[in-house]
Amino acid sequence: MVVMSSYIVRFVNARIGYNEPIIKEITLNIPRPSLTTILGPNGSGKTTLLRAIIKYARIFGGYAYIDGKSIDEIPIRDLPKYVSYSPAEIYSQMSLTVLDIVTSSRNGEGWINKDDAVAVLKYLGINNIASKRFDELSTGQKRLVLIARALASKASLLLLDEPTSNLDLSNKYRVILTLRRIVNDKGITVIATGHDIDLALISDWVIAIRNGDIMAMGVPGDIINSKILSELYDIDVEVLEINGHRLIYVHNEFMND
Ligand SMILES: Nc1ncnc2c1ncn2[C@@H]1O[C@H](COP(=O)(O)OP(=O)(O)OP(=O)(O)O)[C@@H](O)[C@H]1O
Repeated sequence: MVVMSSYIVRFVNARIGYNEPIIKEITLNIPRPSLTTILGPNGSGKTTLLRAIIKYARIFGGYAYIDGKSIDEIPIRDLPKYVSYSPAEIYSQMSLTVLDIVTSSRNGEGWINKDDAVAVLKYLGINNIASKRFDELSTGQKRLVLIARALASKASLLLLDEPTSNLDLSNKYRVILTLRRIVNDKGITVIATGHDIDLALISDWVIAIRNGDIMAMGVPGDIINSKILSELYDIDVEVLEINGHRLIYVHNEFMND
């Protein structure tokens, strides 16, 4: 049964893991459309949470829904109709081009066709690298290609694992602003994991996860503060507000506090 909901993803008392549960009984809602960021220390369960949505991680108990439909009831072959997942890295051992990478993914009807792939590359302003070898691109270019691949699936939910990791400041902002733009333009939901407070600040919804448990969830203004970040990362973080912008400062013994 499909229950229409203003949430694209819901977990209710869900326990998630692989051979055994890693994520405790979590209950969370992800609004649609939204740019949602999942923050948390290494190993806290961010990737596992994304993998539960694509049925790669196992749900041991509780309930999980995409688009109001129980994930249990969605056969794996139908998942591309709902969701596109992009891992943190993809390693292409063959000489695949950017266009090959984008068309090597499935949408709800089959493989992504070349016209759709080219249209998305143009939309993201990277059509000039369509015939370049993927494995010869910079990390920043690779990240944009993975976003293009997800977007070309036409799914209304894109799961991006660590889309801003290992990027310089300018490339990181290019990715962050691209994600913000695609959510605004297309009315889709992007759920991104990572360690990027700047991405969280520009998001609509932030989920802070620690030791497989939800520590806090809400709009960035309620989550990106000294108390929550200090507890989340177990260090003395101060969030300063300057000209309406939040800046992160970590107290330490080598700087004059
Ligand atoms: N395929 C797997 N089988 C069993 N355990 C796994 C598997 N993948 C991850 N884990 C374990 O699940 C826990 C959570 O890992 P996960 O990758 O979800 O964390 P994360 O928050 O995404 O971490 P990071 O920020 O380092 O990427 C870790 O203890 C990890 O060792």
